[in-house]
Amino acid sequence: MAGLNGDPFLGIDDNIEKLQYNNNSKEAIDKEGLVVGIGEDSSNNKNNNQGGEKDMAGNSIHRSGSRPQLDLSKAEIQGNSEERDPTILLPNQTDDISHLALDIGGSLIKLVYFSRHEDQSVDDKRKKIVKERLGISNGNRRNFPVLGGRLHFVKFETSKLNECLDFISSKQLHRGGIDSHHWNSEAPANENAVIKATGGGAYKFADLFKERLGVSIDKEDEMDCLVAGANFLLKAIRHEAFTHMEGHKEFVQIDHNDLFPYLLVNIGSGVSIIKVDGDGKFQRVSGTNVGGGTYWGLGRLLTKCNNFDELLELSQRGDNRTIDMLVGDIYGGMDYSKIGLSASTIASSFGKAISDKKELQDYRPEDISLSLLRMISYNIGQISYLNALRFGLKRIFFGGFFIRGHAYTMDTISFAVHFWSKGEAQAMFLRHEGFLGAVGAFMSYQKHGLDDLMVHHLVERFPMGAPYTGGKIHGPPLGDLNEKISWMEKFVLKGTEITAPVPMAPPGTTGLGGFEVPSSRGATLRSDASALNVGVLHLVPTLEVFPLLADPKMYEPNTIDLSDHKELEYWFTVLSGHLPDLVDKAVASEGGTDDAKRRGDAFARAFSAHLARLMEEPAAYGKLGLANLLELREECLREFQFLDAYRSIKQRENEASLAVLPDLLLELDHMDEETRLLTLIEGVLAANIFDWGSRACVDFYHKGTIIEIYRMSRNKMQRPWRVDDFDLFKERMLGSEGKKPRPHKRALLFVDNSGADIVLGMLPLARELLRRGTEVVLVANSLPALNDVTAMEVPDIVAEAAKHCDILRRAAEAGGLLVDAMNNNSLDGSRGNSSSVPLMVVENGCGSPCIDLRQVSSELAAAAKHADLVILEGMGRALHTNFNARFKCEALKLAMVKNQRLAEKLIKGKIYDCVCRYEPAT
Ligand SMILES: CC(C)(COP(=O)(O)O)[C@@H](O)C(=O)NCCC(=O)O
Ligand SMILES: [Mn+2]
Repeated sequence: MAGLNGDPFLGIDDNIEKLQYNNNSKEAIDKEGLVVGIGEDSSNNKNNNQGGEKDMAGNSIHRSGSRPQLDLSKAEIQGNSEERDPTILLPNQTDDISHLALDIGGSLIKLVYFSRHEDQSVDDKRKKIVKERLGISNGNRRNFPVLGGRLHFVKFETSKLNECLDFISSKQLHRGGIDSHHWNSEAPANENAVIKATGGGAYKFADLFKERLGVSIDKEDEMDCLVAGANFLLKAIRHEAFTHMEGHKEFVQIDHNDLFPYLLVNIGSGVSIIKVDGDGKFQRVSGTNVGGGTYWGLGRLLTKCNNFDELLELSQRGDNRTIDMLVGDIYGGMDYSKIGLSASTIASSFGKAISDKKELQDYRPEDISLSLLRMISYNIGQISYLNALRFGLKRIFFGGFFIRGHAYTMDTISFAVHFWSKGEAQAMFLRHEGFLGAVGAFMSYQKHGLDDLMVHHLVERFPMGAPYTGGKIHGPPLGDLNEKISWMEKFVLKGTEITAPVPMAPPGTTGLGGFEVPSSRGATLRSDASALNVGVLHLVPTLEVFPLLADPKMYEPNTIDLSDHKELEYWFTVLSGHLPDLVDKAVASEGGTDDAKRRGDAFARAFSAHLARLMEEPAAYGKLGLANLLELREECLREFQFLDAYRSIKQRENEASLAVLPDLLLELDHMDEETRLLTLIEGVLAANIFDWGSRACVDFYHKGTIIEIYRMSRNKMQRPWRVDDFDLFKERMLGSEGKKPRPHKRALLFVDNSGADIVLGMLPLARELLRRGTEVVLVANSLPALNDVTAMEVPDIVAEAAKHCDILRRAAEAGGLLVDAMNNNSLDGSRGNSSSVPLMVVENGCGSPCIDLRQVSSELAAAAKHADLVILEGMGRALHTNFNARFKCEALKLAMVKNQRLAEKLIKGKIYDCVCRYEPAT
């Protein structure tokens, strides 16, 4: 069996027919998916997070509960099953226990509500042993009553209060706030139900709430809430604050220790100006009665517009010079240069209307709206600056729903602050601008632990429909898939006005003179446009910052920054190109049923809508990098309940690769140490070609078998690789001039793809480390992403591999991986040898092909504590993210570059070039 002619893999040709990748096998996969779909209990099929699935060996396996999904087990139809939309009872669904807080303003009602997940993580035997080994005790975790839940943000026009009440009632949001001081979600709604609310409407509509919903309103002070909300958002959300100058949006990293003092300007119907000195420490120093209500009220009278957004939309097409009196109008077209005023400066808002012999109907509503908007925005900017000056403050944060993410409004305010402060003060805006008060009211529920949450505990997601409310599109959909799909269908009917909703003022709208006319993008503006900038906040208190990052503050996961429009366009095209194929796979993975097709369609539309939206405004969801786009795609699949689109492909590739593993191990064992190390690294790089996320690779799979592709890939492994630090790594591992270096104590191996990648690449490398006395922790995804292997799948792969290898078996036993197999699979019939160093598996806390090391699982953070070597493998984890990351310990980054453009950009190379980057500890 040993390799001939130096080809260590010649012996594995026998398996070729088992491993065929061609159109027939694709069909087989599809068919297999269909059989799985019909054969499986629907609860298993749909609900991958619960226990009860069977692995390839028929063992019962448990899924990680890090981000639970819908639990359909024991679902039954309530009442008449013939009904068109019968109610389905989900007895095991513990999701969506809700708590609600409101800010009822003069124009808008803002809702913040919380839906809770029970902690469903399965404490199986393996996990327990790993925890023991890693020294994780549950006692270390802080007790968060708000555990694993989500914060949703919704708004209604105050004039549509009834819609808002319907919404609350339909989602039973009032049932959670039983007791204003405690979270008590178990108790049924009762007479004493209370919800927290702020704003004038909390007083005005209290009786209506009691009458319609049976709840009392617990009124919270408006200023307290605004400040508490702003402080929370500024501390807890990474990309909350941004500047907006001349059409350019830039996120500002706020240092938590350097947040105070600042000036908070909340522009609602009126304007409050607050000096904030700390948590709960503030003073309302000024305000103005000329605010959002003024714009809307005057605007409605003057233009006959029906709503605020329509008025704003009009301004997009306006030219205020027809109404405003400019310096040039007074000075015969000349500048008044002596005092620094250009001819185009507004001398008097609406001033031209005095002298013109025109009536209201002679002015275009567009021009009126723009003139009004500029008048009010400049005025607010100026008053804010004067107050900042009064207290020596440099930072002014503007909030309130007057702004609505409207580029031109922000530019105008920024211009005023910049102009009057001569660049000394900075206007900043908040992504959750309208929700400060509501968030603050929410924070006033005691003991929910929210104030203890840190940036790394929050993950923001942008599910379809999240912020939409009112009218026919009534949302946001919670966990109900059907509701989501029908929402999506309505969404599509609405067409492009929804898919690209936010107006973008092109650069130069205000300019230094501040008087250019905004260019019209009216067609893309819709009523609640700005709300799309806000997603759903997932609260995951178990996430931690990866402790081995050399400088977490400087760490930026993304290598590719998509604020470069060319780059964004390229990846937009690539990901759009992948869609049809991905939908096919996803639908097949769910049995190809009509339901799956409908979901597939909804997924494709939803993801395309996100892409279109981000093309329009790349910073809409916060700072955008390639990793965010790739994760968005996975999240979007999960939203439409495609929990593992590549399931059968992964299984097939695992089986095929496991079949040839014994031969590979045998051949490796016949090599000397140095050849073996090189062969192992080559093996990892070569096997990384099995990547279903790369167009080029997928095209390959139709042309050959796994082994042919693997062999081809191996043959390309001619050193030097494009990035080649192998000699350095070898020296660290084997020493030089006869000196044997000490082995690593513990290595974290971030594994990537299923099949050959893990089985023929990373596992043999892990085995080598184990053989040298290094503890090995395989770090795998918590949730599926493309064909990446998950932490839940790895133990079974290891168990299979261990059947043929003593080193792996003993280490896996020591690491608690062979819980089921422990008694049967021993090669020599003996029990596990506890003297072996352990092989362990931990989940990384994410479900993406990339990894953001600012937010990893607590398991991984614990495992990292004693690690002195990190190996990152694959394009997603080692190139798209973390290529530039620096670690406190040694790091090895291994990947094959399977994209031509990335190869050119990153390593000045070409597609299929390899990266082996070794970095000593910093
Ligand atoms: C999604 C991926 C990062 C996965 O690569 P991996 O981490 O598995 O090596 C990669 O396949 C990728 O960047 N694909 C998109 C580009 C393309 O089709 O070439
Ligand atoms: Mn991958």
